[in-house]
Amino acid sequence: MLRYLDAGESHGKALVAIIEGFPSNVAINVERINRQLYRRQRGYGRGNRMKIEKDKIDVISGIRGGKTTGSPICVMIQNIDYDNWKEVMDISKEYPEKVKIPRPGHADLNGALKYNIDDIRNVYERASARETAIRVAVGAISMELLREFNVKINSRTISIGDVRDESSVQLENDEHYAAIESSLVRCFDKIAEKKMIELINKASSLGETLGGCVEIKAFNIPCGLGSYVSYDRRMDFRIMGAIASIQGVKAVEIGDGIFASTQFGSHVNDEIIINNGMYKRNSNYAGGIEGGITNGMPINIRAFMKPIPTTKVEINTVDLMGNIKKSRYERSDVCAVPALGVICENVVAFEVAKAFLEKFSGDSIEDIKNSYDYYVGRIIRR
Ligand SMILES: Cc1cc2nc3c(=O)[nH]c(=O)nc-3n(C[C@H](O)[C@H](O)[C@H](O)COP(=O)(O)O)c2cc1C
Ligand SMILES: C=C(O[C@@H]1CC(C(=O)O)=C[C@@H](OP(=O)(O)O)[C@H]1O)C(=O)O
Repeated sequence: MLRYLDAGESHGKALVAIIEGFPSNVAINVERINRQLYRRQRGYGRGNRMKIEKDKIDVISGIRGGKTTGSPICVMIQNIDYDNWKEVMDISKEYPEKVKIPRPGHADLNGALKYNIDDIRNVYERASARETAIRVAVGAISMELLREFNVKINSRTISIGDVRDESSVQLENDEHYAAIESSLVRCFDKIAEKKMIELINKASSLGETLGGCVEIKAFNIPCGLGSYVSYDRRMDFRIMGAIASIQGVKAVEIGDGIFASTQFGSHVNDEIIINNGMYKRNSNYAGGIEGGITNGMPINIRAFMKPIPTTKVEINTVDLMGNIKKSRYERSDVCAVPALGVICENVVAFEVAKAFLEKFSGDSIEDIKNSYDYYVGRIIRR
C-alpha cells in the first residue's frame, strides 16, 4: 500500500516526508519535482514569505542512480525562514512572548483547547499551509510513476473573489496550458486575469483577502481505480477528502455535481459509447467517477477556497484568558488561489497513484506495467 507521513513546522528547520510502498525502478527527475515546488510558490497575491523561501527537495533515501529502490523514500525541504525564527522555535528554551490571541478562521483556538496549549504558536506552526510544500513534493514523486502510463494532471483558476474566467479551456491542450502557466493568476482569459489582479490589489489596499475556485483535470486514467465495495475505497471519497484537507478549502465538486442537482436525470446522465475499442461516455457530467470507480473519462474536480483568514482589517476574537480582543496580524498572503491549483494537482496525483498501485500491484515498475497491459488488453472490445 502506498502511504506517507509528513512532519515539520512552518518556521521550523524543515519539512519532511517518508513515502512507503513506492515501487522500484521508477525513474525520478528531481528537477521536475522542484519545478512543481516552484509553481506552488508563484502566483499573484502571495505575501513576503514567498520571497524568502526557495523550495527544493533534498533526497535522504529511497532513490539511487536516478531510480527508486523500493525502500522508503525520504525527502526534506528546508525552511530558509528558520534562520529568522531560531530563537522563537528553540526546542529547549521556552520563548517568553506567548501567543494568546487566536485568529478566527484558523486552527488556533480549537488546537489550543484540544491540546491544552498555552502558546498558540504551537498550533499554527503545524496547521499552517506551509505543509502543502511537502505534500506537493510527495505528489510530484507520485506523478513520476503516473507519467509512465501517460497520466496528465492539470489545473487552472476559475475564479478569484467574484471575478470569473468564463472561457472554455482544453486543459489537455499544451498550447492552452502554456497560456495558463504563464498567467500570474493561472487563468486562461487575459481580461479575467487583469480583473483578478486588480481585485487582489484592491483587497490588499483595503487590508482584505480573497478566496476562489480552481478546476483540476486528470487525463488518461484507466477505468477501474477505486471501488464501490467499501466507502473508504471509493475514488470520490478519497479525492474529495484529500482536497478538502488542503488548508482553506471549504467545498469540492466532482464533475458537474452542482449543476446536475438542478436537472432532470436523463439530461445529465453520461451515455455509454464505444470508441476505438474502448468504453467511453459521450459527456462527462460524472467527472470520470461512477460508483466510486474511475470510468476512463477525465477526472474533473473543482475546489473552492475561502478567503485567507488573516486580514489587516481587525475583527473580534477572545483570548485564552477569556478577554475580548481584536484579531492579530503578523504578515499574510492576500490570495493563494493560484497556488491552490498546483497543490490540488499534486494531491490528486498521490491519490491516483495510490489507487493505481492497488489495481496494478507490483514491487517494480516492470511488474506493474505487465499487470496494466494485461488489464487494458482484457477490457478492450474489438
Ligand atoms: C497556499 C496557501 C497559502 C496560505 N496562506 C495563508 C496566509 O498567508 N495567511 C493565512 O491566514 N492563511 C493562509 N492560508 C489559509 C490557512 O492556512 C487556512 O485558512 C487555515 O489553515 C484554516 O483552514 P482550514 O479550516 O481549511 O484548515 C493559506 C492556504 C494555502 C493553501
Ligand atoms: C509558508 C507558506 O505559506 C504560509 C501559509 C500561512 C498559513 O497560515 O497557512 C501563512 C503564511 O506564512 P507566514 O506566517 O510565515 O507568513 C504563508 O506564507 C507556503 O505556502 O510555503
